[in-house]
Amino acid sequence: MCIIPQVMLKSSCLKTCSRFSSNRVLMNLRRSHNKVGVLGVPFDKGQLKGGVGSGPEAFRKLGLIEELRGLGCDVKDFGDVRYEQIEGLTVKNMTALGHVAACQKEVSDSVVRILNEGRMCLTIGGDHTCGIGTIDGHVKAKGNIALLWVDAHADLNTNATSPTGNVHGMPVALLAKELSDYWPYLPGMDWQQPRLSIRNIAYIGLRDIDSYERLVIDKFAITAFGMEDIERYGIIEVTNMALRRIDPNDSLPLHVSFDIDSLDALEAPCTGTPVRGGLTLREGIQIMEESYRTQRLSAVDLVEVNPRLGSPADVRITLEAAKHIIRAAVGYSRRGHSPENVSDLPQQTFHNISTSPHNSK
Ligand SMILES: NC(=[NH2+])NCCC[C@H](N)C(=O)O
Ligand SMILES: [Mn+2]
Ligand SMILES: [Mn+2]
Repeated sequence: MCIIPQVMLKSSCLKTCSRFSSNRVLMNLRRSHNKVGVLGVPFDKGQLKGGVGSGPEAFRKLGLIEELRGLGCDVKDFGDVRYEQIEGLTVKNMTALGHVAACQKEVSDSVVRILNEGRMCLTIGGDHTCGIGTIDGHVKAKGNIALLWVDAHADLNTNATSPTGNVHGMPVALLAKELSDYWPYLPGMDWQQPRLSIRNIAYIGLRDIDSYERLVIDKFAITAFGMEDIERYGIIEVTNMALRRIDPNDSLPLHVSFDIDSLDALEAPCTGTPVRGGLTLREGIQIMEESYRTQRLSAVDLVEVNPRLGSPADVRITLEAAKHIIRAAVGYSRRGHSPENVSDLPQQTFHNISTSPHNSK
């Protein structure tokens, strides 16, 4: 983004007080008026470490909802998903299927409800198993969608290829149409049909991929940008290449499923499967800013924050990092935003500052 031409353009349209130098510029972007529905998914059964289920609570305590309102969003809090485990569901090398099936069905139904109210759906995890429900709901509500999966991991295992049996490493394989033949019958999961085509899915941030996941990425030519691609092209170019690949006509609702472990473990230490050498917070924010810029960002997941891992300082760093990502997802600009209504400003101080129509969005 080049700032200079805008500054020049704006300075000529602003009337300034005498103290202000002639090129003093007030940022003039309008605050976002996004309608957002927030859904908590305190789900931790997709992996083995306790604590990731208290993610939603930690974000609420941090004041996330108030923060989003403060940014000008019309926020409706849909609370945390509840479910009752289905007893007796077992599939080989797939942990806690009775929890996954019951919870993700509720997640999917809630996402449909939120999107049908005309709100962007912000889902706070929970582990990345949540992506099964959020993306299923998104497709059910909107038809075909484009999916950016921002993650250190591909989460593309089936129960046959998974080295762990943990379902948080499987959601993309459950969602992709082309991979449906690689699954056995999954009891309790009849509500979930693989509806997403691989050509509408792209990864950003990969750096810890299991061997069978690599095989599938290559075999199906899945759009996958690893850290080396970000080093080579830069994050803005990578994000836009990904968006062009998954939605060449700029027409599909966009879903960004953001695993906090996509960020470097120094930027977001409190997560169950941290991997060094990852995205900076700035790069994470840029992915969201580019996604928001499409004007089609319709659902965002923020998952895998585990507030019970690490020191209190680590927890704070991780939650704050996630909060910056979320702010970008609802349209917060690091350039700042001018006040809602200039006529409400103290008259003597600001009486002759007018907003310019050139930079409102
Ligand atoms: N959402 C995550 N953090 N996934 C990590 C997955 C790790 C590993 N690939 C597995 O399948 O178990
Ligand atoms: Mn993940
Ligand atoms: Mn991950």
